[in-house]
Amino acid sequence: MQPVDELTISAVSLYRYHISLNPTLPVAKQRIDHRKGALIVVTLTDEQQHKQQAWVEISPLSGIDTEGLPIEGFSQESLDDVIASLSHSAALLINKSPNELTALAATSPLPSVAFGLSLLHAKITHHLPCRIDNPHNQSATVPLVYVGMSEQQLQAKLLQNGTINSVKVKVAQTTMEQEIAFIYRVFELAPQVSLRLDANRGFSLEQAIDFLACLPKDKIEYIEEPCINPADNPEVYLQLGLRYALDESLNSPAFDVVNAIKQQPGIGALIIKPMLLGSLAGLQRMIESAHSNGVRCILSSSLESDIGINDLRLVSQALTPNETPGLDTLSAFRQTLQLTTPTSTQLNQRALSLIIHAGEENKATNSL
Ligand SMILES: O=C(O)CCC(=O)c1ccccc1C(=O)O
Repeated sequence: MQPVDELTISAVSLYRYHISLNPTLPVAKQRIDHRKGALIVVTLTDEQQHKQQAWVEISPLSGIDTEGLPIEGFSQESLDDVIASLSHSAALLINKSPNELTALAATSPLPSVAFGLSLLHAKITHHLPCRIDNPHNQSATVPLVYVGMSEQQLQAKLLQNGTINSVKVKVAQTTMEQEIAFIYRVFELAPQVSLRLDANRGFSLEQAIDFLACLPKDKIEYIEEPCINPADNPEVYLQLGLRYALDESLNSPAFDVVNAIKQQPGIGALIIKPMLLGSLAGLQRMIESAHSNGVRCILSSSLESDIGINDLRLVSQALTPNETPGLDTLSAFRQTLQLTTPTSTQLNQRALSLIIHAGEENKATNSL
């Protein structure tokens, strides 16, 4: 592929998708049974008039849960906000250099758009790896498990082929007895694993301490957002010596990595959901600050479709090459947006509806 300064954006298409989920997926304490999102596809033309396409998913995590209530605590923007913003940008991008994507990403007030456009630029300019070549941690998976799964589902998750070093367990959802028994069943099936517990701010301080005291300390990597009141989290660390991770806390516009780490003893990791946080450049700065203060960063899904999840694996390889990302949310999706054969990758037009097209008519092209 030619250097980026020889490429021009000659067409932009914007699509939306709506995919059913089965089983439902947890979004903190809520559940969703479908996922909606957008896909932006650009056609690039070089000086010899060769054409290629590149695409990214842009899917804010907002909308309606299974009870008909709005999803709280994740993206502030709606899918309609994203579509309005991208529809406006599409026309502006025609005949421009792909570098214009970075400029738009840097000025967008919508974190999902900022992330998506910066990612599209990184894919076009080959700033993302094309394949995973750090298999020890990047091709390993972290299965997501919780009370309520059948024994068969649990075994399918834990006994799959491939490397499982860690398991993410949703806790603070049912009774302590059930959850402790479930975790010991996980250890029976997969004795080698360590735990990434996720309480989604579900425990009082006393409950968090009672719960964690029932588990082997050396098998716990961290517990995400243990306490209803996040100001209690350091006490968990001070009393038990167990580190906690921040997830929901990163969504607050006032969140500052260095301040948080200085003021709250015991932060072991940040759970980074790029779709909620903004541009790759901003994520890279956040990760560098955390690492220089001894805090791990784990990339995690915001329940994207196959396109978003595949890209997050590459972003994880680029930004956190020594960590296994938390991406085990795709198996519930009843459709994929990409159709991949050994020789090509195409969009699944049956799962997509075109919203707008700007620029030249689409002709057959190769995808990046
Ligand atoms: O991090 C993972 O492994 C899976 C992602 C996940 O749990 C999640 C995904 C989207 C929104 C909320 C959550 C959550 O932490 O509950």
